[in-house]
Amino acid sequence: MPGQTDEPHRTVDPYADESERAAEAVLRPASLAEFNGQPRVSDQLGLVLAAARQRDAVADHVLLSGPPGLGKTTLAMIIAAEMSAPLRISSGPAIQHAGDLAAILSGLSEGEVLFLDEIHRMSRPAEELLYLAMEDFRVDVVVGKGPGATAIPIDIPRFTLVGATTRAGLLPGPLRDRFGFTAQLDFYDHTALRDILLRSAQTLGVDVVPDAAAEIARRSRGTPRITNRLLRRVRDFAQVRADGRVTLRLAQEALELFEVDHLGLDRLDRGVLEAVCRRFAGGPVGLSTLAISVGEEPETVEEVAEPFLVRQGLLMRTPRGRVATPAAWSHLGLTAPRGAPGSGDDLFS
Ligand SMILES: Nc1ncnc2c1ncn2[C@@H]1O[C@H](COP(=O)(O)OP(=O)(O)OP(=O)(O)O)[C@@H](O)[C@H]1O
Ligand SMILES: [Mg+2]
Repeated sequence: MPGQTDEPHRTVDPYADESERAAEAVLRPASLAEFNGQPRVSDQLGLVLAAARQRDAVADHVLLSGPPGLGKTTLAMIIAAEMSAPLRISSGPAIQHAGDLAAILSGLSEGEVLFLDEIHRMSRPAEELLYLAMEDFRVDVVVGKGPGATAIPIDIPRFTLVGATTRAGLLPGPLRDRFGFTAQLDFYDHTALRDILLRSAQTLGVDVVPDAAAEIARRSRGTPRITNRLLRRVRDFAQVRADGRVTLRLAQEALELFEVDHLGLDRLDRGVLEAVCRRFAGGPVGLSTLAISVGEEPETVEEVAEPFLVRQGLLMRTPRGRVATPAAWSHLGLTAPRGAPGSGDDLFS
């Protein structure tokens, strides 16, 4: 998966490595009231949890889905905090055997929140055990092997499962259906990211003027993780090259140094766009040709650079190849040649 390989870490990588996760922990909002953005999810989740609290019941199982860095782990922790419940954390890949999961489930206390990260990566037998546990608060422990094996049902405490996934589409229907509430996280707007940044700056004791906060937010690709990372880089710059105060000018200089442009594109993204426009006259150009011309693997271009370029409306994937949009030409400060895709006298006009 991009970002989880040995490749150099990009400043705009949506994934975090271990050391960054430690830095992130400090910046996690602890309650729904402090959780910025995602108003729909916040409202709905707040209601579900408040209702459970009023009934003195254990909250329904919650599925959190969405791209990396948008707040799934943060929300899982908030759910436990809002329910004043203990939190147990595990993940799909950590659960190899159904027995591993049975041990976790039977060790839970009443009302505990079990957070299963990357739930789409759980093994099939564990998944089946989970169905029963979610629905009937029961696990079947199989004793013996072969034809003589018997399943002994064991009651487990009522608990709230919070599952997180970046790939909701990979979850089997029966598992998805057993969640009482699904929160689909979307990319954040600039205003929410600015507020997140200002809150993080306060936590870290960094003085950021509002204009600078807005500028960093705009370059964060809709992702709070990237906002917080850019803030750390800008803070470094302010500390070493100035008096620590983050002004608009300083934020711009810092982000220029780290090669994050005003739309949040980095060198790789720009390299891809420039190749399509300059070398292939706006396209269409095939993925492998494009990859060779920017000196990257096709997978890197396809999985790391393209999703954001497509989402920004800068690049199109067509059956005949990659095509630059009018926005791409203008973002690069170039004029599309006559007849090129995006020049105004073709399919875009
Ligand atoms: N709504 C928010 N308000 C404030 N900070 C946020 C918000 N959402 C995320 N963050 C911050 O962004 C960082 C990443 O969030 P988090 O770890 O929850 O993402 P994730 O969705 O679990 O990512 P992954 O899929 O990689 O596990 C954390 O530092 C977190 O505090
Ligand atoms: Mg997470």
